[in-house]
Amino acid sequence: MSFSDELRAENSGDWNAAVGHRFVDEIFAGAVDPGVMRRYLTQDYQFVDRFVALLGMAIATADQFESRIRFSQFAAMITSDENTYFQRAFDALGVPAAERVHPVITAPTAGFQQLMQDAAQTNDYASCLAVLIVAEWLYLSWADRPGAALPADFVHAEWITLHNNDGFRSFVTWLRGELDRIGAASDEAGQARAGAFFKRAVALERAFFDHIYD
Ligand SMILES: Cc1ncc(CN)c(N)n1
Repeated sequence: MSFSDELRAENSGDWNAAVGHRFVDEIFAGAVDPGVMRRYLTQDYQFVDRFVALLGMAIATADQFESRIRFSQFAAMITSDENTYFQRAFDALGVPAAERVHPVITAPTAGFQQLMQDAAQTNDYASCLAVLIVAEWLYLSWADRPGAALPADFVHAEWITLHNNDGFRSFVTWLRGELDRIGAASDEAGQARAGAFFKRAVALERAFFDHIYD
C-alpha cells in the first residue's frame, strides 16, 4: 500500500464521515440552506487565506523546481478562479464586507489556522504536504461523483466543479505521488510526523462540516 493510501486507511473513520457528510448530499441536491452556506463560505474564506500561505511554504521547502512549479500554478488558480467564486457567492448571499474579511472565527477554523501555521513552522516539506493533501484529496473524494447532475444555483454548482475538474483531479494525483515519493525517502520519525499532521487535518475536515450545522 502506498504511504498516502496507508494514511487515508488509518483515518478512515473521520475521512468517510467527511466525504459522506450531509453537506455533500445537500450541495449536490442544491439544497444547502442559505444560512448554512453563508456560514460555511465565510469561515472557509479564512481557511483559504492560511492555505495559500501554507502553499507558499510548500514552494519554499520542496526539494525540486518541478514541484515548486506545480504548487505555484495551483496557488494561481486558488487566488484567481476560486477567489472570484467567493466574491460572487458572497454577493449572491448578501454577505457584508466586514463578514467577508473579519468574521468571528469558529473553533474548527481556528484549529485549521493553527494546524497550517504549525505545519509551515516545521520547515519540513513532508509535513506541509500532509496538510495540503488532505484538504485537496478529501475534497476531490466528495466532489467526484461521475454522472451526477449539477444543481442550478452557481453557489452550489461551482463549489462542486472547483473540486472535481480535470485540472484539480490531476493536481491531487500528483500530490499523492509527491507524498508517496517524499514518504519513501523519509525515516520513521519523519513519516510519523507527517502522519500526525495528516490525522489532525482529517479530524478538522470532519469538524468543519459538522459545525456549520450547529
Ligand atoms: C475546510 C476546507 N478543506 C478543503 C478545502 C479545499 N480546498 C476547502 N476549501 N476548505
